[in-house]
Amino acid sequence: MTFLAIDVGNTRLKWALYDAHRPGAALLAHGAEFLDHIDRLAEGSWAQLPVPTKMLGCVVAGDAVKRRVQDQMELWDVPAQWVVSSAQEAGVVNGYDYPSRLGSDRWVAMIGARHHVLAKGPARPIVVVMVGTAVTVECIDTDGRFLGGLILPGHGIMLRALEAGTAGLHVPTGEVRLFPTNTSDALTSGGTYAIAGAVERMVQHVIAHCGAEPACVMTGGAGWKMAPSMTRPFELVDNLIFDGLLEIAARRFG
Ligand SMILES: Nc1ncnc2c1ncn2[C@@H]1O[C@H](COP(=O)(O)OP(=O)(O)OP(=O)(O)O)[C@@H](O)[C@H]1O
Ligand SMILES: CC(C)(CO)[C@@H](O)C(=O)NCCC(=O)O
Ligand SMILES: [K+]
Repeated sequence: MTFLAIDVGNTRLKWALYDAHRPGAALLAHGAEFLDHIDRLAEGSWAQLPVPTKMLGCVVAGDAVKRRVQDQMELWDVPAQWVVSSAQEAGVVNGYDYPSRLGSDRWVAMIGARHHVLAKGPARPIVVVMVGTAVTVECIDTDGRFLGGLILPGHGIMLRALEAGTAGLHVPTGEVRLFPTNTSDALTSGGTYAIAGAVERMVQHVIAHCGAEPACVMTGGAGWKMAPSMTRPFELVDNLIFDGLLEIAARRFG
C-alpha cells in the first residue's frame, strides 16, 4: 500500500510517497519541481518510483496545471483525486463565506495543523502560518472551526513589487536588521517584519476572541527564514499539507 501526496503550489509542485495512507506513515521518497518543469516528472523523478496505490493532492495552480500533472500520472494506474475545500472535513469546520473558494492548500494545511496539535495535547486555538509564494495566516478555534485568515504577498513578491513599482530600487538580498542602514537590509527587513507583524496581529485577535493562547505553527519552504523574526514561539512543521493529505486519505480510503 503506497500513497502519493501532491501539493501543486503557485510556483512549485511538491510530492511525497508514503508506505501507507495514514498519519505517521513512513516517507519513501519526495521531491519538488517548478511548475515549468512538471512535464518531465514521468520520465524523471517518478520513473523509478514504487507504484503508488492511492493518490491525493491539492492544487491552487489552476485546471491547466492540474491536467499536466494528471498526464504525468498516466505512468501508473492510480486515479488522481484532488481535495476541494468543503464545509467540513477531518474534524475541521470551514467558516469561509463560500467554503469551496478557500484555497485547498490552506484547507489541507489547517487539517494537518489541527491534528498535529491534538496529537500533542488538549484542543486549543491555532494560528497556522504558511510561508511560500504567498503567505497565509489562519485561525482555528478550540472546537476546530476555521474562523478566518489573512493572505499576504510572500517575501519574494513584496520585493519584486517594490523593484517594479519604484524608480530607483534594486533588490540584492540583505539581512534582517532591527535598524537597517542600507537599502538591501531595509528591503529584506521590511518584508520580513511585514509578515511577522501581520502574524502578531492575528495572534492578538485570536487571544482576544478565544480567550486562550493559541498554538502557533508555521510551515512552507521559507518558514525557517521567518522563524527567528517572529514575536512569539512558533513550531516549525516540515509540511503541514502532506500531514493534512495523510489525515484526509486515512478517512477517505479507510
Ligand atoms: N527571507 C525570507 N523570508 C520570508 N520569505 C522568504 C524569504 N526568502 C524567500 N521567501 C519566500 O519563500 C518562497 C519560497 O518558499 P516555498 O519554497 O515554500 O515556495 P514555493 O514552493 O515556491 O511556493 P508554492 O508552494 O506557492 O509553490 C519565495 O517565493 C519567497 O516569497
Ligand atoms: C492564497 C493562496 C494563493 C495561497 O497559496 C491560495 O490558497 C489561493 O489561491 N486561494 C484562493 C483564495 C482564497 O483562499 O480565498
Ligand atoms: K502554496
